[in-house]
Amino acid sequence: MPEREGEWTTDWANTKFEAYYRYFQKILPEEEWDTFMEYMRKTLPTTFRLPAGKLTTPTIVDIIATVHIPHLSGIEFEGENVDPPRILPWYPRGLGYEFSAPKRVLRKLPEMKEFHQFLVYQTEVGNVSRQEAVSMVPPLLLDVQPHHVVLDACASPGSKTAQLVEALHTRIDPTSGDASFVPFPSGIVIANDSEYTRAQLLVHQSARLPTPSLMVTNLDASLFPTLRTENGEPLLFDRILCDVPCSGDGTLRKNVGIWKKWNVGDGNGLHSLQLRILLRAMNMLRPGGKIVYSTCSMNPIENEAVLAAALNQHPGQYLLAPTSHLLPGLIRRPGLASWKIATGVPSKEAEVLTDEGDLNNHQDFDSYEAYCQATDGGEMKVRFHKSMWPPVNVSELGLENCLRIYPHLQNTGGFFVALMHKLPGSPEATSFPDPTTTSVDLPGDSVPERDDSVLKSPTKRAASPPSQPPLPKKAKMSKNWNSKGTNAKSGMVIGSIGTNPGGAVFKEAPFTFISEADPLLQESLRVHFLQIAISFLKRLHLNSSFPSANVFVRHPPTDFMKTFYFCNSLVKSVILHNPLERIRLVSAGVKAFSRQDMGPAKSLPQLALRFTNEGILTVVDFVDDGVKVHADLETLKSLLSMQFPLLDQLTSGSFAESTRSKPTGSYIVAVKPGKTDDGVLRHTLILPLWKSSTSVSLMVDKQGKSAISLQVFGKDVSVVPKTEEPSAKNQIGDLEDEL
Ligand SMILES: C[S@@+](CC[C@H](N)C(=O)[O-])C[C@H]1O[C@@H](n2cnc3c(N)ncnc32)[C@H](O)[C@@H]1O
Repeated sequence: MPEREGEWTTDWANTKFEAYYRYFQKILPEEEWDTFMEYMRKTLPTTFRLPAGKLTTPTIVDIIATVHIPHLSGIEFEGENVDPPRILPWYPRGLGYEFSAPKRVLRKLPEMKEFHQFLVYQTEVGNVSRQEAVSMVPPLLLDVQPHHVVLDACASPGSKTAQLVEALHTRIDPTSGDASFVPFPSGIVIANDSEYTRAQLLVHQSARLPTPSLMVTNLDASLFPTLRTENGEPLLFDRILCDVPCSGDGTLRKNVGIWKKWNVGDGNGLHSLQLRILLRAMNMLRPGGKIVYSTCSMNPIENEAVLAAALNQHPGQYLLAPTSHLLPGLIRRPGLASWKIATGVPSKEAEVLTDEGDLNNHQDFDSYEAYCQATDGGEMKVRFHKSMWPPVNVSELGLENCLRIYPHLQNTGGFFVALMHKLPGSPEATSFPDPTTTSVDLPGDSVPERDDSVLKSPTKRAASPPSQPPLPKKAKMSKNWNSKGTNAKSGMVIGSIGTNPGGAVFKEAPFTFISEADPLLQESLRVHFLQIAISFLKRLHLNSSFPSANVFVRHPPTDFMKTFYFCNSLVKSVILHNPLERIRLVSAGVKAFSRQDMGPAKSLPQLALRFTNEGILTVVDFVDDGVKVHADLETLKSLLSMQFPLLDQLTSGSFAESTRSKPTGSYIVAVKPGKTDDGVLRHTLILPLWKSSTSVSLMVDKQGKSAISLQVFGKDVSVVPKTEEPSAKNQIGDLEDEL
């Protein structure tokens, strides 16, 4: 693959691509084509965004505006001006940025290095998210609010999931428009991906967005089961994002390898799956709800054709919402009102086709019926769907409301986005079959082109039960559990090991709630360990409003319990009312508490729980005042720069005095905004602290400490344990690679 940076090479060309989009589909006015292609071959700027509701955001905005932008302004590299980061004009609240300094500048300019180090650490702790500009658009159009039930149907690697989760944690004041942080939203985001390893990636990413409202599932979105809650009620979604798998030619500026591989068949082959994912989403949406359908492809067969077919499946129930008033400043083009199908059938004049680039010699069938007639009995017939052709009512569907974003419009990647509203009064999801128990037919027609197990003919699917994706052999399971789902130590059978309808074994550790009301407490072993867990929780001094029944462990309670998770009530309800092997739940909630060993022996009385940095904002409002201590900026600096400072070393302010008399255990330290000679803190910091008899320690990892240091003191004052140093360096290397 050619280096992304530098002169364009002949590898960054594809005659089929140009012929298809320029002459066959005519996606752009002819006079724009050369500029479009010029941008397709340019290096993509780096873009990043900040979460609207997060407490750190005003601080980060301020530091970028007052430190980094002035620092990076007016500098030259090899005789050329280097542009400082600039605000994306269309991103709400000015929280999106782009900068386009090439890699070699980044490596050599010290000012750039500093800025990157700042970004790397803030990214690591979730204060900043690097994401392609156009990829930020779909979640913004969904307008997620804290009480919404949200499905991200094809979620991995999770950049849009992060936006959805952030929106769930953000309240916008309707009068002032101010954004504030919601620590414990009542809504949920279900992030789903059909590939097991990619679902695991979502779990990994979720550490950056700790939330009690997230569930990660590993399902084929086109067969997503109807989820149940209390009393067997189906869970209806308020918002669904279908960022479907696609041919990806909108990402050619980044994924230059696609130049060589691109061909017409890619988009045609994905159309059927894309349509089935969208249709399933439409059936799970609450009337009045919204779906965003998006792809990073410019191909109308993957975009307008999918939407047209889906809308015609539900006449009068959905509309493509006008979006021109949304995200002002974002330059976009309307959806296409017509498109053609490259069937690969040669015209009479051409007789044979030698190159897909020669699309003018394809016979142009203006309907599926005409195509079938001409190819009657031929092999080709099975490769295309009626749903690929523009329907007769194409002009009535509002396709002009779709957004087409092309690279040359504002120096981005290419993207397609459509916002669908389900009209109030439309039938509810309960009126539609659950695809995991009933076969669901596609509109029309015949067998799709790709040899893919999820793409089966309607008749075939009716005959065989729908299947979910297989798991890799090494699916995660606690080592105490054997393949029959029985705990080798306790002999208990757990519920979340099972076989899905397609035959793939789903092996995930179960979710066991630490609740005195749990009927499973009848089992004596559980009683013992659950009671220990409950007594651990009591020692944390959580007040009576804390929903302790929502704390769970990822295995039956034993003396090996290490991590305690916490979720909101809706997540809990979904976990309790759906067989886990059916919903293929990989992860849920936030790691709220961790075990802290207080003595050398593994004896239970020596164990305690501590607050985790990930979960602290979720639980802080439920904690008694006795567990909270206050520190000033000097003390914060000492806590960051020493690993286990003795209380006697922390002489600034009243921190040591107020902490000394407290028993050994887990505390929460609040650092109020303030200013010293070398630091300024613009917002209150809430951090977990462990206190032993004579010393204290911030329970924050190296990345977290570095991120706080750079925010408050402008430099990294944190201790660097030898083993961790390379990891921070590697991350800077990773960022350089991305640029
Ligand atoms: C375009 S990517 C999604 C990108 C993601 N939304 C983001 O912004 O980071 C499409 C994803 O869909 C997943 N996928 C493919 N087929 C699927 C299916 N039938 N059901 C659910 N996910 C699927 C792929 O594994 C891939 O991760």
